Amino acid sequence: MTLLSLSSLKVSLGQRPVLKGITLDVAAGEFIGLIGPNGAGKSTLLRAALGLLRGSGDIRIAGRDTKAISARERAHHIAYLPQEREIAWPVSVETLVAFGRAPHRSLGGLSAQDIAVIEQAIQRMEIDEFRHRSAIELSGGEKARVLIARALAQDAPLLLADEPTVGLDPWHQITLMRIFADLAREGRGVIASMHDLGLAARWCTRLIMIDHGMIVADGSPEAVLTAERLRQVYGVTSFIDTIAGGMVVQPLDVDRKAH
Ligand SMILES: Nc1ncnc2c1ncn2[C@@H]1O[C@H](COP(=O)(O)OP(=O)(O)OP(=O)(O)O)[C@@H](O)[C@H]1O
Repeated sequence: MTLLSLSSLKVSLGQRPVLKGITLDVAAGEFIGLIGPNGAGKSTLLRAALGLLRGSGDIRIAGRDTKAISARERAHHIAYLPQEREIAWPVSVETLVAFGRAPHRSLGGLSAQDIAVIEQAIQRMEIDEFRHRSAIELSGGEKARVLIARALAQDAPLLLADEPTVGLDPWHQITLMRIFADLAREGRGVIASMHDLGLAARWCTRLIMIDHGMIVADGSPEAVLTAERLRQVYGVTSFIDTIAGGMVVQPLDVDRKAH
């Protein structure tokens, strides 16, 4: 099933063309790593797909034109983790995660289903031990995990996550990759913008590389992450190998001749 379909999507910010004709389909079961250099247009692509930015082209969510879908209904289809990790309200962690249920709630309190989904998100992100603390006093990585839990509590078929591993220690980075891989295996879709090519190579089922607002590669990690492409697009030399369980990719040095 196609969860999201972008066709010839173009977006300009200010006078600057940022997305220059993006076409892609996201199917249930995919864990897509959206990769590319700083300023390539990754956040813009995620925000445009959510309907937060205007542009030209076609955006379909579960086969329906986004213009015909209300914001509330869209939130039933797509959960979003923004790049900003700022938490403005001094509410408890548990309350903040419960905000993820907002699109599902009518007047009245949390349903048994709401409580079960919130609890699962809290357990999955391992934030149980600070669930009663104020969210604004947490460390950067703890805040990131709480905000991911809020997105998981939305319980949408598609999750768009903008640099979700930033600020997480190796344990929590890998745990998060496992959670996203599990969500995909459960039949959801995940698109995560990422700069850690090693994590992307190892855990994503598909990588989409963008550069200067265009898709320059789309396919399996093995197909996308070649040394030559990393040299051309990022201007780095890399170590690339395949071991049991997947690829190992480690950028080694800048290649000033390539950039
Ligand atoms: N409001 C804006 N007005 C003009 N240009 C903008 C605006 N917001 C972003 N841009 C530009 O759009 C381009 C793409 O930005 P975007 O945040 O989508 O990149 P990105 O791939 O997510 O980058 P990063 O990896 O650094 O987060 C950048 O060149 C950026 O400077």
